[in-house]
Amino acid sequence: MFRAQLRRRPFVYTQNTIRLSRLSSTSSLGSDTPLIRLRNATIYKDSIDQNNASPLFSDLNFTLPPTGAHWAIVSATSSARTDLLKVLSGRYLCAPPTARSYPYLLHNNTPHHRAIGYIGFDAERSGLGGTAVKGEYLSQRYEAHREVTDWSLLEYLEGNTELNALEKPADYLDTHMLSDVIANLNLDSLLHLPVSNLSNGQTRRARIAKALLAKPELLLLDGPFMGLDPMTTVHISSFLQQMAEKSSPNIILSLRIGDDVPSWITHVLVIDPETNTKVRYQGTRDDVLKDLRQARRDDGFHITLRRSITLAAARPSRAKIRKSNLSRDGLPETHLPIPLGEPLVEMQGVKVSYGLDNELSKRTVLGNWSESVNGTEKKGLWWNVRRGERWGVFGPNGSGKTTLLSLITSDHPQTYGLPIKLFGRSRIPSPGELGISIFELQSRIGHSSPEVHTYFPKQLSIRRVLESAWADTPLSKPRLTRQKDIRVDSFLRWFAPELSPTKTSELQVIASKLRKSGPTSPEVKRQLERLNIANDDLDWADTMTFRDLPFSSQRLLLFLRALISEPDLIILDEALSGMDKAVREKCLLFLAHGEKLEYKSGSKIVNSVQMNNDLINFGGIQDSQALLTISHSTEDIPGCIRQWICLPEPSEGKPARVGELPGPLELHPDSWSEIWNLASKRPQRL
Ligand SMILES: Nc1ncnc2c1ncn2[C@@H]1O[C@H](COP(=O)(O)OP(=O)(O)OP(=O)(O)O)[C@@H](O)[C@H]1O
Repeated sequence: MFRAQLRRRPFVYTQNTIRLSRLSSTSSLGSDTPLIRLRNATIYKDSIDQNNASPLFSDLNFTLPPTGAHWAIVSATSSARTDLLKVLSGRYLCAPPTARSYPYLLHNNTPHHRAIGYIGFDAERSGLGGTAVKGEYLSQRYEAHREVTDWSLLEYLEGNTELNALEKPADYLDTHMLSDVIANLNLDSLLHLPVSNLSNGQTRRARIAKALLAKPELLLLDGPFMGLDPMTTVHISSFLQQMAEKSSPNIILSLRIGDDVPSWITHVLVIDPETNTKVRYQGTRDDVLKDLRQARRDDGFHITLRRSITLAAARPSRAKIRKSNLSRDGLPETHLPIPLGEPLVEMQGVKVSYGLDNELSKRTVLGNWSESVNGTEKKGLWWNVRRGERWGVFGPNGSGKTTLLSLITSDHPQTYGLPIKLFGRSRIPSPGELGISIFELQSRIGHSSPEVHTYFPKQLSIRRVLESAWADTPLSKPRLTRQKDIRVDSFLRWFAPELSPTKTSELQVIASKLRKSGPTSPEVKRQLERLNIANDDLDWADTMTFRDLPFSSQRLLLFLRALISEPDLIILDEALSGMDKAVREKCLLFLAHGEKLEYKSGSKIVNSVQMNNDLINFGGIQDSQALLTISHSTEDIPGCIRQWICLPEPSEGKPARVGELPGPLELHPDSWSEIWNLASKRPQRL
């Protein structure tokens, strides 16, 4: 929707490799010689000066044999997982240096560029949000025009990309393996496409293929299932299992707390959620489960961890372990009715195709079907979004979800020519009716997605990012009022523990006073009212920039930007992916209730200080608004989602399926199978 000018970036393959010459050696080598050995290792990020630098990890002990152990690393924060994988790949400074060694690799004299591959899937790691972003502006992704440097997927896999000067594929490209990997990762039909046109999930599959083709001894996959649809996740997991069981290559996965640990994973390492610098549990799956039982901890982290490590068949149903009738975002088991308003989006026979001028390259990616509309069979997608509706948009990777939303945000050039009405009007004028302008659309839609994240100007201050919700483009001057300033302050204050450098907020100070004086008191109320006038506790938001924030907080800020102006339509396209669990849950609670409710001690939902004192600036999503969400992960889906649409594979020729949820998805887990039509497909177990 906005066109930030960016320096052109080639599609980058982020594989970190280690240099064996720098690794220390061990004397005893045998068939069980470890691939990696860490003994009482302390790791520092960039300075080994033990007096000044605090270690990234301390007391690390880990041994990876050359065969037979398949590890998953689990943590509460994404940065801890990534850092630990990087430690295993030879990055960062180790004290003492001999505490980290790679005996097997040295013994076998593996060429250094193939020893250990690391591939990350969060935007933080790839720099591209896992999305192959093309060119200087967002809508360029959807254009048919192809430049000479828009490498095809096949060229990319073969390493035939001249911009990547250091890549020399010919010496190790194994053509047999190439066709094997292409078939197993279901990439055949995409080989001729420019990598920049691939969808999120397709890009992930391509990057796994690329990493395997480098034939590393060990492949470190950082969040490999993020953004993959349930069927592809199962397929890729079993493919990785085959590779891991042959130790060709050995594979270590990192997973978010709450992700199912695949059944073929034999060993689990859990990073301590409190310090993020130590290992809390490690060993075989059974050993870790035993340790967890002995620890008898009943906090959210431990409950979730036990569930994800327990094999799916032995897991108690969520309904059995649920203690509350409320969802994690504080919504009741059955949705309360919302009065529906006029349609905000009307699609009347939408069909998106590319390469129409060439029969060979012609490709329809959305609406390649006919469906019954009021009893008449009609072509393309017919779909309305009304005020008050909360839609979940689902479908396999590459089925056109992001394309669908880009038609609404008008980032897609074909928006102009297709039968689409946005807020009752077309994009182009017709006799007697003005078209809707891009600026009006901007002001009526709040949008957060990995693509918005990629193109967002990183130099803006934290405050300015939020204020830009009232501007025509992120870089133009926002239209502010006193009320809007107060709204920005209240958002910043609510999320100061996640955004500010001190990780605290003035509200916490006031809340702690409340504990002494009771739920309401004139003194507390006075202090809260003062916050509406003074904002000296928020100076950090003017000095820190978007760039200064870690990935999870950048995502958080863009999520808040999508809500802050209370637009008619909120679009959250994978907006919470890559956020740490606690931040994500706070966001979902905020979306549902604004400043009314908060988590106490990380899990219990209670009334907030503002609620008790009747001083709410933002009360969550309103009945007059509509919401569209895309996510493949049930944890990221807001409890308020009521309607769903599931797009088919473009080649299926079947229409999109739609349905309603009786209540929050978390409290109705069977609805997930219904959305994905899993009953009619093979059992979905990781
Ligand atoms: N310019 C283009 N030319 C040809 N095909 C394109 C172009 N842009 C996108 N596509 C194709 O359109 C299809 C839909 O992509 P889209 O990103 O909308 O999928 P998605 O459902 O959001 O997938 P994911 O879940 O992986 O994010 C993909 O197969 C993609 O390769």
